[in-house]
Amino acid sequence: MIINAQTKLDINQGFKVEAGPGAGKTEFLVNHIKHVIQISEKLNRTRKIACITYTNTAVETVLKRLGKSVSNRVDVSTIHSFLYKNVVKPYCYFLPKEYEVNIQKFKGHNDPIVINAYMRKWLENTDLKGLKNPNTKNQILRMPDQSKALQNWLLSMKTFYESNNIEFHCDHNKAKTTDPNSENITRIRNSNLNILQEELLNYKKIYWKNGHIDHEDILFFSYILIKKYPFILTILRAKYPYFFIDEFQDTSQVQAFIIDEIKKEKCIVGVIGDKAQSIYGFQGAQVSLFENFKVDQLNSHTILENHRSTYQIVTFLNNIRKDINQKHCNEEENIPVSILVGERNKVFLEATSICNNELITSLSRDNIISNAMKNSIEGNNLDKKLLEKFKEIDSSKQRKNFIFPLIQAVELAVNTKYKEALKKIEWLYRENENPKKHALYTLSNIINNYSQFKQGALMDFYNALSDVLDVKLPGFRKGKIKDFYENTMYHDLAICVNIVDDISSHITIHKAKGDEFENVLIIGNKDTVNLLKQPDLENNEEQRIFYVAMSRAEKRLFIHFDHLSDIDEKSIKKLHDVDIMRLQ
Ligand SMILES: Nc1ncnc2c1ncn2[C@@H]1O[C@H](COP(=O)(O)OP(=O)(O)OP(=O)(O)O)[C@@H](O)[C@H]1O
Repeated sequence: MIINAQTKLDINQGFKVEAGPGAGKTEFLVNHIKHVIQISEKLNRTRKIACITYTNTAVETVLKRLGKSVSNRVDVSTIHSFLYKNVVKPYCYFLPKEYEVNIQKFKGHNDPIVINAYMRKWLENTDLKGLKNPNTKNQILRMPDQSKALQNWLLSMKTFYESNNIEFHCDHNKAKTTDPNSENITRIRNSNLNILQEELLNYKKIYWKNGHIDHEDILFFSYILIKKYPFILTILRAKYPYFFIDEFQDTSQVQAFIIDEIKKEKCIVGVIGDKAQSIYGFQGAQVSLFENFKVDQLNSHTILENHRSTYQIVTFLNNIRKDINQKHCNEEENIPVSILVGERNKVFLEATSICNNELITSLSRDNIISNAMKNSIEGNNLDKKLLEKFKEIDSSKQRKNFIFPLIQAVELAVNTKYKEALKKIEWLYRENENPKKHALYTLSNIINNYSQFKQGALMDFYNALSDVLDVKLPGFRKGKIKDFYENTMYHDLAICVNIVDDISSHITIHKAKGDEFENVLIIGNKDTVNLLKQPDLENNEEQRIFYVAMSRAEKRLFIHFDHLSDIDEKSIKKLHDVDIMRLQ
């Protein structure tokens, strides 16, 4: 059935809602929860709705949208926090003795870590005669590169569930390290890793004995406890008559097993997801689990709307995707999607200029690129020099001390960071009687005049300030300071301020999941080119990652390539109506 975020579903039925990006899945979830709270007779002070989201940020978003008045009727949490609170913590006394868990030291769960001393202890105390050159036990213990490669492998550890059996597995591709000086790569052989894999439970026990529990351990222990003590499920169902799970496409096998068990009796389970946005394969997520989640035909729904992006972005996304054809709902001005080819810094500055100095969020495939992006933009000499020149040229300390924070405040405010913006101005008025009131008055007046100075010179900004500030800033005589104010564009200085203040954000695509940004610059690679030429979202996770990235854009979408061959350009143009610009 085709629905939208406002559709009121039968609260006594489980459901599966599938929808593309920006469809309002979170909106639907929040509305459905409110609807259940309003009319359900199954809820009371102790019986609540369980709402499972994928990240802590998503937890906050849902809680915020639900509002304070109803949030005490719902437990919104990640699957790990939910299982910790409801399964592992209350029943840890039932964990089999063989796991050697030190329950007295049990204090929550953390990100996985590798403690070198524990790793060495494990190697030393385990019979690993089968390990062969070049990775014998002694070699790993003695050679720092081998130890590092093993640490990287251990850090990739995940629970692995198959045919009613749960184990820990590590990713063999991660068992390597690169020497930063020589670029030499040290790896541990797969045959040796297979031997080490057999001993992982003993490795884990060292951590458990010392009270170190990570997120994967929570899944492992939950599985063990639920399997051995099914009464835990009965208690869970009694406590949570409704169970709603967002982003179900990124569910792992163990999570799906637990949800399936809960669903078997008297519990209403609803799942929401988008298989084209499944991007956590490396963490064990399997898109097939969403596809195989069975509900009656009548309870299977699709949302076809896209409330986030402009017509042109939605059309662009529709050309990539075969299973759902989204309808755009955002009536904002339409701006073509642009492909910018050239050196990254230049592309970023060009995109910033096209956006009239609005915030651009760059999205990169991995941390190395997003950090490089950050460093190269922040380290861009031209920009920094302009800022330094401003500080050096303006000999009036008072004027300088006002102009710079006020540009910061304006840029923060236009990027909707009002609280931070007000803080900057409050500092300027710290000696006054009511700094907050002064700051609010000043900021709202400057923003009212934004259109007058945003395309003008720094002098226009100065003039706009003179009308609204509670203090009188020094004026100008003829000379280099006045020339600088007249010949420097507000917009150029504001870019530097943004960059120095890190308002501009450069993040990885995985970090951006579930979020949205007005202007997006994708740092593309060959997978991005392939996605644009021959989309295959169903079978290619790398392509899905870039699809997620592109679908974060509300107003403007830019895609950057270092190079783009003429043949690729032709193929892309065949499928998409995009502007392609090559920067010299
Ligand atoms: N019915 C609606 N009317 C107007 N705006 C809406 C509606 N539903 C959602 N929105 C807005 O559209 C944007 C996208 O909504 P939401 O984040 O819920 O989508 P989503 O399906 O969870 O997206 P994604 O899967 O891409 O993260 C948000 O800014 C939200 O406020």
